[in-house]
Amino acid sequence: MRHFDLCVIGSGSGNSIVDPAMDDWSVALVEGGTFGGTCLNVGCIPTKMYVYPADLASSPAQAKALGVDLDLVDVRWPDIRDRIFGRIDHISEAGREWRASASNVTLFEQQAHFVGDHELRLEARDGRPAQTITADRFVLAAGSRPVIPPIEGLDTVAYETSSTIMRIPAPPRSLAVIGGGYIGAELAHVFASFGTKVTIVARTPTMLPRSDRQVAERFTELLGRKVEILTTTTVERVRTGSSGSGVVLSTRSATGAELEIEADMLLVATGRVSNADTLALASTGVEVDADGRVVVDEHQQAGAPGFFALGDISSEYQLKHVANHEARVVRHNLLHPDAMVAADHRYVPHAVFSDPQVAAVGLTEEAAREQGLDYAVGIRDYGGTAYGWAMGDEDHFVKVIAERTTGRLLGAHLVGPQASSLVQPLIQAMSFGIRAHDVARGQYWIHPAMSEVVENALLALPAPEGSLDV
Ligand SMILES: Cc1cc2nc3c(=O)[nH]c(=O)nc-3n(C[C@H](O)[C@H](O)[C@H](O)COP(=O)(O)OP(=O)(O)OC[C@H]3O[C@@H](n4cnc5c(N)ncnc54)[C@H](O)[C@@H]3O)c2cc1C
Ligand SMILES: NC(=O)c1ccc[n+]([C@@H]2O[C@H](COP(=O)([O-])OP(=O)(O)OC[C@H]3O[C@@H](n4cnc5c(N)ncnc54)[C@H](O)[C@@H]3O)[C@@H](O)[C@H]2O)c1
Repeated sequence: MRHFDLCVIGSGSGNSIVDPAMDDWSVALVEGGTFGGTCLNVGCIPTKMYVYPADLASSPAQAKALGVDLDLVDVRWPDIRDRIFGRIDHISEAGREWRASASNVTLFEQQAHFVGDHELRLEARDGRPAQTITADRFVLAAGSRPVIPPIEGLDTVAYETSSTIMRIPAPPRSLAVIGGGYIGAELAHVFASFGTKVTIVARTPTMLPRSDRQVAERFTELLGRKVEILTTTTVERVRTGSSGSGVVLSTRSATGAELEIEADMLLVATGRVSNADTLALASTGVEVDADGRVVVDEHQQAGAPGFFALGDISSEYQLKHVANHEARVVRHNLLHPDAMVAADHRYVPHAVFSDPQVAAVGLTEEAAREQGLDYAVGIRDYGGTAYGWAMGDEDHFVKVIAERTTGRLLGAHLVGPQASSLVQPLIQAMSFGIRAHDVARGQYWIHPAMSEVVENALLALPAPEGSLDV
């Protein structure tokens, strides 16, 4: 049985654990799927590479209002798809070859599960024999997978998930989406912009239900201009269309109204679940919580000696920047067991790359209220700034929430163009403890840049007593 100093399971964020400082360690890297994991192959990167052309394809409607008449002549899906995967597949393969060529790293391209305390069984695959390896330390970085909800008939129809839909041969004429979360929001924008008739069925009163309510409501209204969105509606049954292809969704709204939705294609986007269950962790002493996630402490240690976990397998956030941060923490703690550092999950931001974009960090107004905080809100429209006038913007806003007495920023919520970038100074301010008034007044804001909407939202908060308006 081969023994290693370190075994990393999962080549997504787990791949970055392997460090030149470990050159004298023997390392096993185990990957049961495509090298590089979710973000690279089926997640953040290909979705955003679709979103950018989708933004371009949507631009004629915006341009028209400004006096510029553009025609969308064609969307060449095969060219878009092949540009994306021509790049990504090459990066995945090059990364795989580079990692496999390291003299101290053995890459096992096999599915794995534990059969003992520090014993990992690698399943036979494509001529690779089954074998068992042991290691002193394990990093569990096996990520998550799409949840397939127990909807009647779903197992009898053809459906796509985010793992498959980006490689289809051609966009469908119509697409039904179950789920009003991040994936539903982003891929609905992509397909609708490319000419597909999209219908989203969301069981919640708005899309993006974990967002600040004002943002979620505005987002639902705006995306609803190009996509049909059925909110507070559940899918009760699914069946194949009468012609033998496509799907029919039987839905019921909160008021009891029943509606059948027919579409050429179905996308299931109802969340992702940790892959911890695939690792049979019972024999290791690693604990798994009620949601199926590996339980970790502040050092990303997973309970049993020598075990660490990072990313979607253990994180409630399921975001790549969180997985990357945790990977850096785990790498440090493996190398410095006597001087471990804690992961910082205080101000985890997120962005949704849809139409419009949404970005946020910190508390929603609802959470601030529930926590009984004495807070103030500053909201400003993009349309109230010079750049907003240039864009003719009437729809989007920035909302900041601060503790009334101290000016400490509690949260920021943006819905509109470039929200994913505009939010960054607010993340920075919260992370470094800079008060709202100081962020606004303590630096120049370029005029007349779009970022002035952030400055204006901060200035809409009450100024702390004694502060100078300069
Ligand atoms: C469509 C989509 C879009 C997204 N967009 C964004 C975004 O814009 N921004 C953002 O921050 N996040 C985004 N995410 C989330 C982000 O992709 C994940 O949070 C991140 O990739 C998780 O990284 P990870 O290293 O934890 O897991 P992964 O990258 O999933 O790596 C886990 C690896 O482990 C392997 N594995 C699993 N089980 C086993 C086993 N038993 N044996 C061997 N190998 C195994 C898997 O094959 C996989 O390669 C998106 C996700 C999706 C699905
Ligand atoms: N831009 C980004 O950062 C980005 C983009 C895509 C995905 N992601 C990550 O991937 C994760 C998964 O994305 P997602 O959109 O699948 O999940 P999600 O959790 O964002 O949304 C899932 C939605 O499906 C709904 N749902 C759950 N079960 C349902 C059922 N049985 N019937 C109808 N609706 C149901 C939920 O109410 C929720 O609104 C996200 O949570 C996020 O962490 C991030």
